[in-house]
Amino acid sequence: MSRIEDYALLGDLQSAALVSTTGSIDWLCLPKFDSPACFAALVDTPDAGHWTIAPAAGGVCTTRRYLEDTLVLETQWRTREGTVRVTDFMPPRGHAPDVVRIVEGITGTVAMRSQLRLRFDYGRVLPWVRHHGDRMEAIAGPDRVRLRTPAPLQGRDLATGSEFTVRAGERVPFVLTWNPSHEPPPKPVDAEQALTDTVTFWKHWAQRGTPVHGPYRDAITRSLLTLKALTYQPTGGIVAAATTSLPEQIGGPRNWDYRYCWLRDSTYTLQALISAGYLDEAKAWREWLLRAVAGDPADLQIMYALDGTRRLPEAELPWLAGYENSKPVRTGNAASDQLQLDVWGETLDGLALARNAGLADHDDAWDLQVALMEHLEGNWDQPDNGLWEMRGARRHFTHSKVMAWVAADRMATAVRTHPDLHGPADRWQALRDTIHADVLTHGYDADRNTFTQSYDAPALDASLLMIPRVGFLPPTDPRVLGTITAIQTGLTEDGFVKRYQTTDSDDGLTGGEGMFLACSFWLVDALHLAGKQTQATELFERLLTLRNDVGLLSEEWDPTANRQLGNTPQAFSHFPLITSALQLHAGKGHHSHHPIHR
Ligand SMILES: OC[C@H]1O[C@H](O[C@H]2O[C@H](CO)[C@@H](O)[C@H](O)[C@H]2O)[C@H](O)[C@@H](O)[C@@H]1O
Repeated sequence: MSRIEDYALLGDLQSAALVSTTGSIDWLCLPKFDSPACFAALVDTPDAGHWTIAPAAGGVCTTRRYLEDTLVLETQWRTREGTVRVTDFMPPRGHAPDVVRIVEGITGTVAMRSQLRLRFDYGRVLPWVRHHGDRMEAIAGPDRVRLRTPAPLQGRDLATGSEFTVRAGERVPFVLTWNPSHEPPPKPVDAEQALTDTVTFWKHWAQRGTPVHGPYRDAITRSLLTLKALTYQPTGGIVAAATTSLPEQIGGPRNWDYRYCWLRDSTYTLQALISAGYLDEAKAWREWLLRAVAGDPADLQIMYALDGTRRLPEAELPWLAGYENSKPVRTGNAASDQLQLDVWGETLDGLALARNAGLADHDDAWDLQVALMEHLEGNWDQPDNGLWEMRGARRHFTHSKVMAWVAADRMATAVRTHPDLHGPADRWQALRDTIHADVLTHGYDADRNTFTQSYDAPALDASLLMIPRVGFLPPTDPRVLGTITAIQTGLTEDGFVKRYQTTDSDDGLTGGEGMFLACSFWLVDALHLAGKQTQATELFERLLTLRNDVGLLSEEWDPTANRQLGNTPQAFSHFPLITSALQLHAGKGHHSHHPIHR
């Protein structure tokens, strides 16, 4: 079974595929990120659907890389017969989604094998398959998939196989295309033209941002490309990750569906994209937000589907064994119904950042901000589920209150500094001061000199590392420094940071979890802001080593088994990589509502 870090990402800005180091596409949902998977081997066995192209002898590739600043993946095997390369990509979506794989002989003559096993609806539906010459067609229910290739195709063992040889200089294309089964099949793309267009698309996109220099250039660029690939172009929504149910502990039950748009994850993604000069994406996200949250601000959800759909019922898929037997595999996400008060603060912080980056507020955007703030004024003092979406009893999470302070602060400041933005600035400023005092009274433990996870309780929480970044207290305030030390002592393993101790925080779940990579980057930022550059740089550079061979990070890290855990690639890991790197490179920290100036 492949490890999580064995996967590389392909994407067409509407969905994504994961390709292993053995040349197998083990995850693909069509036509959208959150559609049922037609390859679900990732969370089961190959019987749940996959598409492998590799030397007939099989095995792990010798080398693998993305072609420069693109999402075009080159996987190469050196065999006893010669060297062969498979180039995989999904052309940015035209009429229909395609996966293109081009097999290229580099030296010698290599025997190759393709095995395509399509199983619609997350491995459950075996399609009708027909072969006609150079084409295979699979149909079931709403789905039709066609495969075209000059290589010979045969049906065998409820799959489509192809055995062929490739000589040095030869190129053998395979094009897989999905379309709704009730519509006529689309015109197939030309593999070579699609390759040229896809390379051009991604290179142009990478060049569009503010040029990145310095030692972290490649890491930043790869993370930016990954965030872009997690963006659903038709609406501007950004998914948290490309997968569902990759476990936070191998064999454990903490397996969640991340193929939705969290307001929190998206506003952080925005910080990274804006700081890197991608204002169009920020604009598109703001329009997505306005549409998604339109209506009564009391009904604001913490996450939505790609098109803004609100109901995301959580369900288990009992026919799937789970990644390395980590059950259950879930779709939907019950956290969508939770109260997470931090989201108001993150959203208003993100919109303040967009304003400070030069995206003027139009009337609808400002009206939304006022409505959100007014709702928060009446609700900030309620217990909630917190940013970690805890499934235990609601509590007064310190981070949620800090983010309520952020909301009031950004809104009062906006009215005071922009003559065309109107609102009760004095009232919001007074609320800001009330919340500040409340947090210092109930969320700070003077005996231990640390902020705590929730009011008047001892547990620690890594979200408190955000306190200096949002400007709640100066980065060298003794209470901030004390919190950093407490977290380094009580919440780290091998220097990496946990969100919280599952043993002392009632999160309503069984089992444990790994080191949360975003929190580890937040420690980098807190150290850097506090003037501890050497420690910050050392930790950041260790975090870079956790990326896989093609620069990707999942959500968490297991420091004992030295392997990635959780959904992948995870925006929540890639955006803090970018913001930490930009701050280290700039040699100064920044507040979350201002772009990082370089
Ligand atoms: O820890 C239990 C919760 O885990 C998931 O939430 C995490 O992922 C979200 C998306 O990246 C992120 O916004 C949140 O802060 C994380 O805690 C899961 O989505 C929840 O359903 C689950 O309760």
